[in-house]
Amino acid sequence: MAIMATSLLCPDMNESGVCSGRARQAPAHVPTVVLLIGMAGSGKTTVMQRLHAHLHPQSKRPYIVNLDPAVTHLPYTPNIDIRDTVQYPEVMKQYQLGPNGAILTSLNLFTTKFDQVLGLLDKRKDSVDYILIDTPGQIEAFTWSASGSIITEALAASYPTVVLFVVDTPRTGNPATFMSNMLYACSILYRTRLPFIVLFNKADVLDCDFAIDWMKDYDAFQTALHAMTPDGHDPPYMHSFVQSMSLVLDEFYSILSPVKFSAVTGLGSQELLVALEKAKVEYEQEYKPELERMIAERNQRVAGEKQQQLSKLMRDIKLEEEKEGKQDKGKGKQK
Ligand SMILES: Nc1nc2c(ncn2[C@@H]2O[C@H](COP(=O)(O)OP(=O)(O)OP(=O)(O)O)[C@@H](O)[C@H]2O)c(=O)[nH]1
Repeated sequence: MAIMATSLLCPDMNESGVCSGRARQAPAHVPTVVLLIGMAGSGKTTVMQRLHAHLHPQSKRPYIVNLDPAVTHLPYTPNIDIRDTVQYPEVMKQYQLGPNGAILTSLNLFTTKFDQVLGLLDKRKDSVDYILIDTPGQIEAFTWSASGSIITEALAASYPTVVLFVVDTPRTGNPATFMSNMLYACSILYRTRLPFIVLFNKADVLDCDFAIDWMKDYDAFQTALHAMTPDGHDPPYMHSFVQSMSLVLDEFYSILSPVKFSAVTGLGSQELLVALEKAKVEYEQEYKPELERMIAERNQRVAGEKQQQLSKLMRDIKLEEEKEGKQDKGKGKQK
């Protein structure tokens, strides 16, 4: 009976109950990539510092990548830093760009070398548990740029990847601001389709229970919204617009994991690690199979296109040969 029970875990078990082959090997160690995304000043860098400090005593090893070329001071030492490769002030000068354009161009330049970053991560993947990626404060430079997509997709194709969307809780107390923040989160989720955690940061300044309540209870949000904009004070289209938006977002909230956090006090650090583990499982069960299906579909399409091109080439060669044969016959008759 004991052997029967274990054989479920070990499909390669022999008659003497000895487990052989691939099932005996421990599952490969794979670090989780955490992409920290959030509005300027939401606390990404401080969250990174807190996570770093929280992981070390638990013997969980982080590996930090800084993708913000414009940051002047970091309270930690990143393992990979975009600033070592691209000089942001030089990019501004050389390409005559403003601050945002220079961030985008720096990111584009860095992306051309991202295969080297992947190479470094590959070398370190067995000895780290989390790969933490800090992104530029100008959120759109990462979330709406081609380089941001390339970096995200390259990471998500190799590692379980999670988006950690950092929200400045004290600045989201107004229902309209809250909804704008959530719409932004929704657009990032739509683009990346990755497991998504909403981190309500700065909970030491303002408790985020109200926001979690708005996410869980449609009526609570409507009441807050109504209290802020009593009927008759808004243009007529506004009420129905906000109503439809809240309905759309209501569906979206069900797939989000909110975490109450303070990068300053450390509140919610353990809850964040639990949420990250859950997101990793979600990646393995939902994102990865979908990714593999897409890759298989693309390979099939490419193979089909190659076959079509080959058939066309063979047809052309045959036609050419037939044409040459006819010309030879014609010449023979003339003689
Ligand atoms: N009270 C409080 N302040 C915080 C917390 N997290 C960050 N801050 C403060 O918020 C400010 C911005 O924090 P940063 O970590 O620089 O924010 P960021 O998102 O990296 O900023 P950018 O790089 O400009 O996008 C700093 O003054 C931090 O000290 C928090 O949990 N509580």
